Amino acid sequence: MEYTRESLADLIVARLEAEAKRMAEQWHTPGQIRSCWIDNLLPADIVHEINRVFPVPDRMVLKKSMRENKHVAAQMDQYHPVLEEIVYAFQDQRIVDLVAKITGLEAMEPDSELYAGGISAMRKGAYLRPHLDNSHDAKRERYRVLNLLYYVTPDWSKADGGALQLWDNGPDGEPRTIASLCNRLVLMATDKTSWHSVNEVTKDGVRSCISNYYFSKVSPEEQDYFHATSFRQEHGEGLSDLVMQADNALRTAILKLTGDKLYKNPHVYKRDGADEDKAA
Ligand SMILES: O=C(O)CCC(=O)C(=O)O
Ligand SMILES: [Fe+2]
Repeated sequence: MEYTRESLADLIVARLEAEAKRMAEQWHTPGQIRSCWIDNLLPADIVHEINRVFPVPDRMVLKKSMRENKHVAAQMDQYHPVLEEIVYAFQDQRIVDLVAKITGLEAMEPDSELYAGGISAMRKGAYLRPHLDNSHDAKRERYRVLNLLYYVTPDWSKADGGALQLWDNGPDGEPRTIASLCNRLVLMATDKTSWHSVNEVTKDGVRSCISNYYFSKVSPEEQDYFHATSFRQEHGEGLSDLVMQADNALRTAILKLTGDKLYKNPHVYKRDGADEDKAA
């Protein structure tokens, strides 16, 4: 059976419509990083097919430092077509509209160039330290306001690690843990206080995720702001936390001064024959 982005979006729309009210309530829970999730997003046979064709991590790009250890890919024409279809299904205008209704976020636009989205794989030992996502798109015209994270590894449980952690009281506080259960879609706000991480994968398996990001010209906060992706150590522990804070400040300062002239994010979907500068 061939799945297209439209047919996948049809199914997702139906599920979101059925749970929109509950999700909106969950999203607006006071005192928390705004977030909500929905389980059993797609029929089981489809999510299993997505998992079956998911590339092994070695066919993806390894990002490894004290900040993170994970494999990512945005060049979606390198992989099984259903993966490109599911990534772009989440960019269907009907889904953007439903997500806007659930979250109240205004003027959202999906990230068709996959500036930061695509697919990710985390195997045993992989992690993502607490961070704030980069505040803007490459041209610094729009805020990054929302992450849509869809997990597709069967039989994954909280005990396997690789859970999304939301640090409602900042990286010095205690995190709220959302297990990356198979067929779960998490929506989370990205703004200047939405610290999040992925705890270490402890299972001998691969935690696979389909990621999308929405941008908006409208600031999700009262004021305007700008920051590069900023990392911290859990609970602000150790020398590495100080190193990360200095590194965050430096990268934010450089980005503010130079925009994307000095450093261009290589993690984008490059189209055939596209002029990279124009596409960026
Ligand atoms: O994989 C996840 O659950 C979170 C990924 C993340 O933080 C991000 O892509 O910004
Ligand atoms: Fe993130």
